[in-house]
Amino acid sequence: MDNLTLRSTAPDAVLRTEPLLVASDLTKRYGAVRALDGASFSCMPGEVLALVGENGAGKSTVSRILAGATEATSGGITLDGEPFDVTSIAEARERGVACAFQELALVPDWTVAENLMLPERRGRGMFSQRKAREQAEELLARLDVTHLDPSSVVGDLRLADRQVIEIVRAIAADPKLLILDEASSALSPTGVSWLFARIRELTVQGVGVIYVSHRLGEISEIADRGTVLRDGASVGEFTRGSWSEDDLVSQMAGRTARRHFPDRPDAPAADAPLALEVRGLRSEALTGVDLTAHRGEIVGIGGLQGQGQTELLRCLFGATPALAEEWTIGGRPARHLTPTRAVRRGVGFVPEDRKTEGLALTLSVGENLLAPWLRPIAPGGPVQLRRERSWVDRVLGSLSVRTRGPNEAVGALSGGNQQKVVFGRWIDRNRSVLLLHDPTRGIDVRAKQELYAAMLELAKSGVAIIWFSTEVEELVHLCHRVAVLYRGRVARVLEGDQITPDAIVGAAVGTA
Ligand SMILES: Nc1ncnc2c1ncn2[C@@H]1O[C@H](COP(=O)(O)OP(=O)(O)OP(=O)(O)O)[C@@H](O)[C@H]1O
Repeated sequence: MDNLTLRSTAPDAVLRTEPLLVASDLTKRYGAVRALDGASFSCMPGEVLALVGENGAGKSTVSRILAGATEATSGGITLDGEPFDVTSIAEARERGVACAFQELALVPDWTVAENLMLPERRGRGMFSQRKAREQAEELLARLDVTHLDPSSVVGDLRLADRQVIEIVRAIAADPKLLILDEASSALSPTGVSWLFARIRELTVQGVGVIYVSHRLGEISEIADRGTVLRDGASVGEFTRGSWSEDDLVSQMAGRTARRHFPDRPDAPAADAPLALEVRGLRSEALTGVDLTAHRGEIVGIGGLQGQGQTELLRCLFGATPALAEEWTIGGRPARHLTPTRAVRRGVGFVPEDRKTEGLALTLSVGENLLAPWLRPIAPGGPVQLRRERSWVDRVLGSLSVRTRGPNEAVGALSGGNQQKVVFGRWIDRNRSVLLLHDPTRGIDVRAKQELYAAMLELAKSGVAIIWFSTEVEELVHLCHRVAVLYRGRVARVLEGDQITPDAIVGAAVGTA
């Protein structure tokens, strides 16, 4: 790479002469796909190096190579000056590299303790549940995770908590180099503060951190330096305080591009009919939610983590059982709601976790887009896919999904592009209500704007959008109303100019 620079820009306190990691001209091919095409970067001990780039730029491929999950096709890596060409995750850990993966590598049926002790378990004789529990308890306390029980089954945890476990597991390996691949994508601001405190503890001990994220605010706060990847190649570098968001976004896109929120959409007509109304909605986590959404209205769900946001969206889609005093969709009672019935009644849903709930990873992009619309029996996927080809192409185009085409397995797409597929299935599908759980999770800065535009377009066409975002700014800029949840009920409803970050946070902690 002509723009490879190995200058050290780490803070003085941790400045050493020798880089911890040097990656030179890495390439990775998957058949005809060039996932990496000349990626070069270095990381000093005690340094936080950000890797940024658009969806599909190659960031996760870099992470997977360094973590030993896959091998580079060509190129060189050294760790502490020694060649680093590991062939397994276990070997990478032995050499001092651990990764919290974007697509979590936890076993859902196992407890927190079992998952945390999993890497220790291999080839080391009998496994003691009691010991694992004790060790997990100790580890969680040491890393200041006070809200998780080691005996909880991981599959029952919220995505944010599963991400915390994935991070804890990587830190527990005591690495020299820690890779955090979109590890914060489901974390709330409190979760991110927790993560940054852990990163700072590690870097003062000389641990190098590679931080992959689309949240540029986080990068500005935590990264000492960064490398920009575009189409698998490193195309630029930046150092703390020396970059602007617009420059970075342009570098990632390879052309002038800006990050900005659209203007808040005009409020729907005063006589717009109710798309959804619920009174006294109760479930395990909800203690009596009242909520309405009119056709064309964008209603945000605010609140701190764990106040019932996830469950509310799931209940409204019939994915989690709930009871209500009154519940209508399009003015008609919503009885015995199941996801299939909800789809039939004009409701669409983007769930929290695309990997476990949203996608069939071995099926094609086209089949995944058409999943809610495929009939269980004949005519079958391929036939319908041919018939719906123009809709599929339109959706892929409007969201700029980076794919080789509708027949590619969705599992071969980068994380952000998979997320776009989950969203895309509801475009132009005659929905009356769309329920979106953090729809921009893992989506790059430019693609977020395409998604915002798609949401506004849907609202303009009369769809009521009810959604939750871990990024408060998104709710501030894109909602007509925000219902802030606190302890399983709506604590406050903010409208129009009342919707500010302070008002949302104030209501979220129960003070406003
Ligand atoms: N197993 C695979 N088979 C085929 N292509 C793949 C595979 N894994 C990744 N790719 C391709 O490699 C490219 C880089 O993907 P990668 O996941 O590294 O991107 P990324 O920068 O992490 O994106 P995101 O921000 O969306 O997570 C993409 O075009 C992707 O489709």
